[in-house]
Amino acid sequence: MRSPELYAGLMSGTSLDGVDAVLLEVSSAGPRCLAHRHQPFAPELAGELLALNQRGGEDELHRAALAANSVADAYASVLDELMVAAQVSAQAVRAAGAHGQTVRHRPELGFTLQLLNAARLAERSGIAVVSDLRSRDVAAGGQGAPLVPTFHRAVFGRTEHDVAVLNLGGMGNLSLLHADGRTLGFDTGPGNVLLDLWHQRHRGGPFDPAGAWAATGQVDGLLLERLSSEAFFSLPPPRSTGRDLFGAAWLQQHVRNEAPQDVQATLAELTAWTVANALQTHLPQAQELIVCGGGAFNTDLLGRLRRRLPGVSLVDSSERGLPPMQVEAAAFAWLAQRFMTGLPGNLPAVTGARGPRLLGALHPA
Ligand SMILES: Nc1ncnc2c1ncn2[C@@H]1O[C@H](COP(=O)(O)OP(=O)(O)OP(=O)(O)O)[C@@H](O)[C@H]1O
Ligand SMILES: CC(=O)N[C@H]1[C@@H]2OC[C@@H](O2)[C@@H](O)[C@@H]1O[C@H](C)C(=O)O
Repeated sequence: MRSPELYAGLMSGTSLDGVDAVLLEVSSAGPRCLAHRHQPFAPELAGELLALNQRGGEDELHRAALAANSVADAYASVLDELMVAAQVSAQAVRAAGAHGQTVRHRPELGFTLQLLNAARLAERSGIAVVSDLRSRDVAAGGQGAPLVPTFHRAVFGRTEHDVAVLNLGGMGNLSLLHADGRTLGFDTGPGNVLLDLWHQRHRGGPFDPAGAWAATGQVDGLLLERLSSEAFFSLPPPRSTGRDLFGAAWLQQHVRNEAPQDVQATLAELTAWTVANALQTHLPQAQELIVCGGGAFNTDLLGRLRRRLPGVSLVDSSERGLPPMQVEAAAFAWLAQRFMTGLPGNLPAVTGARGPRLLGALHPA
């Protein structure tokens, strides 16, 4: 048996809620999460990252460089807290897989951009940092996303039956884990991002807790029809998306003068429809859908999904060994392990890349 190794994973996703950090033990028995910490972004940094997600701001290069420093500092801070909580020294960790903050995702133009000054993070933490984990896949003609399906296979895959895994973050993505070993996956579209934006605009606060406000509204059939006619939803995989498409401008184009709570209900229904539609098209025989990401706490959204998928049991990822907010960060620790051991991180069947590739760039400790 290979001796166990420790890796850290650092993830800040499209919802801009902050950074999740996990400490992952990787051994021949598989990956095991030893500790988890979350730190929210300071509101000024979250605001600046959101602004940098939108085109047309002033002096973007300068601001992006400073934001990349601040992201590194935020990552270093939560990493410090994680190491103290786990009582582990920097020397004991072989590497940290650090995602950075996606501010542009344009694989069709040959780039995807995650802000993170990885050199600064390595310098501050004393831990080797594997970063920029998407660019090589894009360079090889792939989408650069989603990358988590191989990790989902490692922790949630079964040989007795097919399993689907749904990440409901800012965006949504599905992994299809066939019992015969085939792994597929793609982005479904907006997860929580539009719900968050609409809630922030009308109610304040970062998100709609448990979807309670959405539950007070009525789905507007005409609005749902307009939203669901978006071409992205009928694209065949490989496909990925981000705030580049599903942001405030997209929402504004579709909403007319519906009551705010009805818009919220309709946005929740849209997310449920995209997921149910994708699952019924690509894995109609699935009986189990494991849910992770912050959307796993949105009771209203899960109810809508259940109603659209009557034969499918929805299972919180914690019932399968990994709590919803730890899955993505654990995936990036696992991707760091793949890099450090010279193994490819992407799945060409998922991203559309020309072949398997070593993903990431190394900043030694
Ligand atoms: N208690 C809750 N009730 C409702 N929604 C919640 C709750 N907790 C978290 N969320 C939702 O989950 C989101 C954060 O999820 P998560 O951290 O998984 O997304 P992310 O990793 O930033 O995005 P992505 O997976 O697209 O990169 C919040 O923005 C919010 O919409
Ligand atoms: C470009 C980018 O940051 N994409 C994210 C985003 O958040 C969810 C979805 O869109 C997914 O494609 C991806 O993240 C996960 C971790 C992935 O690569 O699998």
